[in-house]
Amino acid sequence: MSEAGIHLEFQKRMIHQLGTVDYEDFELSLQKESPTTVRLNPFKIQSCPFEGNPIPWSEFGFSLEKRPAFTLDPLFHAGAYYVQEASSMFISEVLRQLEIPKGIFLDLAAAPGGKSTLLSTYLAQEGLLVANEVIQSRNQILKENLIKWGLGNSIVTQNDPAHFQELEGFFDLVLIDAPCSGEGMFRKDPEARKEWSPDHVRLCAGRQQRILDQAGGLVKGGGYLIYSTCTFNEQENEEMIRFLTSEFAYEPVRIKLNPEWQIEESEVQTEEGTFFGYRFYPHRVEGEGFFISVLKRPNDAYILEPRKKKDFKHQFLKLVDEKTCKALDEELGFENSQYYLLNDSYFRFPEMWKTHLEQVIHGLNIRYLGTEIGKKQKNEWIPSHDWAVSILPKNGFSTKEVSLEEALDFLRKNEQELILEETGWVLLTYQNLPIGWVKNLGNRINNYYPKEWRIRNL
Ligand SMILES: C[S@@+](CC[C@H](N)C(=O)[O-])C[C@H]1O[C@@H](n2cnc3c(N)ncnc32)[C@H](O)[C@@H]1O
Repeated sequence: MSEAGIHLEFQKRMIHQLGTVDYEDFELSLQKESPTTVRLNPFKIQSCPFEGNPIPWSEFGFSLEKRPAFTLDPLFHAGAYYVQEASSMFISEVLRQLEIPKGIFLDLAAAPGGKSTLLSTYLAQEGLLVANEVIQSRNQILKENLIKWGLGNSIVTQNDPAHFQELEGFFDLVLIDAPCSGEGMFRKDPEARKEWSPDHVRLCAGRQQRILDQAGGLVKGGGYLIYSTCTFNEQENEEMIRFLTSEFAYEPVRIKLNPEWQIEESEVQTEEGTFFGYRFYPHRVEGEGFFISVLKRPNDAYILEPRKKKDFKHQFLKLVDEKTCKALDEELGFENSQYYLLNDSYFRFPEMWKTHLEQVIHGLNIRYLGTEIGKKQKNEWIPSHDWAVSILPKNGFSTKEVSLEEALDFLRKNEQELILEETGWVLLTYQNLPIGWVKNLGNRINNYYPKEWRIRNL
């Protein structure tokens, strides 16, 4: 280990990759503080609430002058922005440059959801995202982040990549942001420095190869695969592109770079031709270490069209009939919805993706879909928190704009001292963005912020 806690073998490999002079800058950059960057949710806010500068490759990304206490900002809890390191936001540039058609996207290793919220924004009301995370605790966080983002265009699944085999040729885009040795996170995460060893790199490469083997065929003819890691070594990057192209038919995709961005292009020689990878080094860009490569499935590759099923069958989910869906849309002020019932609670899902959902649902473990609206008892809705923070209308409910202190009391689930004019359900807003429900019973106010999400000890 070096004095900075860096494995000497890693140092040797990086000097080989960067050259001695550049390596010194690289190691120095690890002693500096990580930049704080956020990506806005354009469906919730239009301008950055903090002092900062735009990220050149991301329309909604900003680098902040100082790090705010995000936990104490109600806009953070309202899903107005996502704290994401800047290199990862390059996916926005890839989508923009290639004009990737909006359709059904899969984010195979999605938690905590940085790239899923980015894809969900891009797809907006024209696409569907399947966000998958195999580890249960991380799946919860992914779900929470997508609910707060609030666009209602996602399905959250919890599956091993092997479980997707029946969906070969189904997706317009598959993002594989693979678990890796995390060399690019050495600055942010000192644990990654300690864990690094040549064996760990080998182990990660083996796992990546298995994932690619299982997921390489999921992209439909004409669709795209994006492979990314937060590590620098060739074994987990270029070697994986070589493996992928030896197993599946893919064509190279080259992304135009502005030289000022200081992103490094690498050519990946494979038996199928030259492919491209892009490296982000922390001493050159205002972000963490990152690698990304984009590949295109030939137009004549297999396409799996979803088949309309006669009957909808699922262990827990119940399909709501067409007439009731129409009536609910009318009542709620929504449009083109398909509703599903789970434990008597209604979930709103975009009707145009119904057949795709039915295709996806088989064999996969669905953890969430669309937007949970809530339960209807007699004629009264018990609205869910998910609906509150979603971008769907909340017609007919009264709203109350609250101060910072009042918003924080609400988010901490403290006793609420609000003065409310109306009884019943009231939607609290902070800077005009919904943060959740209270119910005014006249003699007291009940706080419906989800217990598990409340701000603790701050
Ligand atoms: C780099 S992280 C994903 C970060 C995420 N895409 C984001 O932008 O917020 C990789 C994810 O892969 C998951 N993972 C671990 N082993 C896996 C496996 N064998 N197959 C698929 N995913 C796995 C991890 O739990 C982790 O959440």
